[in-house]
Amino acid sequence: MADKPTKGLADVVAASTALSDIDGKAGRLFYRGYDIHDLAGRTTFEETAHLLQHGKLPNREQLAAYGDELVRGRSLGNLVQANVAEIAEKQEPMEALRTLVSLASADDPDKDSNAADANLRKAARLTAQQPLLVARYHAARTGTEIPEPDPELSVAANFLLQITGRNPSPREVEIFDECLVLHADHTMNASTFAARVCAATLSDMHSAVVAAIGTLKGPLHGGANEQVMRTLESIDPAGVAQTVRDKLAAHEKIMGFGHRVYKVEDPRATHLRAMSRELGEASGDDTYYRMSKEMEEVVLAEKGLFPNVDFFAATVYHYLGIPTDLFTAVFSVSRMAGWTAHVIEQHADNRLIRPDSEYIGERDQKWTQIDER
Ligand SMILES: CC(=O)SCCNC(=O)CCNC(=O)[C@H](O)C(C)(C)COP(=O)(O)OP(=O)(O)OC[C@H]1O[C@@H](n2cnc3c(N)ncnc32)[C@H](O)[C@@H]1OP(=O)(O)O
Ligand SMILES: O=C([O-])CC(=O)C(=O)O
Repeated sequence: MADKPTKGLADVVAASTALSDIDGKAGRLFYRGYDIHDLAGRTTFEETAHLLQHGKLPNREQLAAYGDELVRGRSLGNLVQANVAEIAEKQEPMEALRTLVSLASADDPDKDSNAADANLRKAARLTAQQPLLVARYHAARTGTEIPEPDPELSVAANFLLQITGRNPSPREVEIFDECLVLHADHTMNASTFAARVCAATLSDMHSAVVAAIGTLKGPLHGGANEQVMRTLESIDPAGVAQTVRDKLAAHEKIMGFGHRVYKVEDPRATHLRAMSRELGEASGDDTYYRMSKEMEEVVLAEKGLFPNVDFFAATVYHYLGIPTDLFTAVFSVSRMAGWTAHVIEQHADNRLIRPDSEYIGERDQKWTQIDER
């Protein structure tokens, strides 16, 4: 007979990884041994994706080669182009991305191979395509043309340009780039676990990423950043504390708070809080930042919970001019670097992931004819 399960697999070690590490009690996060506080604001998203996928921070030559690979990867296949308009009409952003990445696999020259070199090429292509898919989807639903990706611009700069239709300021690009770095990987989070379960059947990288996108979408995971903004938009700025208390009294969850692993401040929230404040002040209306600060104080006092990565990311994206319903899609643009690196790692040392379950149903049932049931 199987043991009792740990609900939600809390504290269960499900895989070995050299990609990221968290100390939840100390509030520390490392990508391949580098402290997130050392990477954030100093390392670009491109360098971070290289670190995760190739195992080391790139030197100038390696970064140039990887950058070229990303630039070459910034194109969408025929199936995506032919279907994006109808998809944009009928599907919400995360549903659409799930579909579009699946369609993109059809045009990937390496789709049938899980070999290490093919996986590295697919990882770069998926990382290059994801921001383009979001922008193409957004353009299709708004009936606008997106500016062609500029090979001279970074992933962050191109994305902001394509989504907002205006040239972002250098500081906005720095801030958004840092957001991408902060969201790139996070040990055995739900979407990464989903990707690894899929990859462990020796399925392909695109299938694993589609599983991950569907998993990130939920409001208990990546979907929380959109819900944070919706909460802020629905609250009277003068009634923040009371609204939070009422929600807690009604046993409602406050989106953007709590974390399975961090029991102290999420180290990424420290950076995102500062960015939200800076952008709020620069915008001339920092109401949402101030409301967020008040929510943070009340939730900590009432429940002892800290904001997670999704909480201040919401207002940062808002101040950068990103539409609220694209927030989780933005998360996927960054986490693509981590998901693909985890698939590479899983395929490199694979065993089928197949845990056990505890049976809690009826036993010794007697079968009867259909007319007798
Ligand atoms: C990128 C990311 O995925 S970060 C997480 C994004 N998700 C969110 O922000 C959604 C809100 N947060 C949550 O739902 C949870 O904190 C999770 C899903 C992140 C972690 O969940 P778990 O580790 O399973 O904790 P669980 O949901 O069991 O909560 C434990 C207790 O804290 C409470 N709690 C946890 N988070 C919250 C919250 N945001 N608001 C109010 N209460 C909360 C629970 O109600 C529960 O209380 P109880 O013991 O009195 O029943
Ligand atoms: O790790 C988790 O459970 C959730 C997650 O993806 C993150 O915090 O970035």
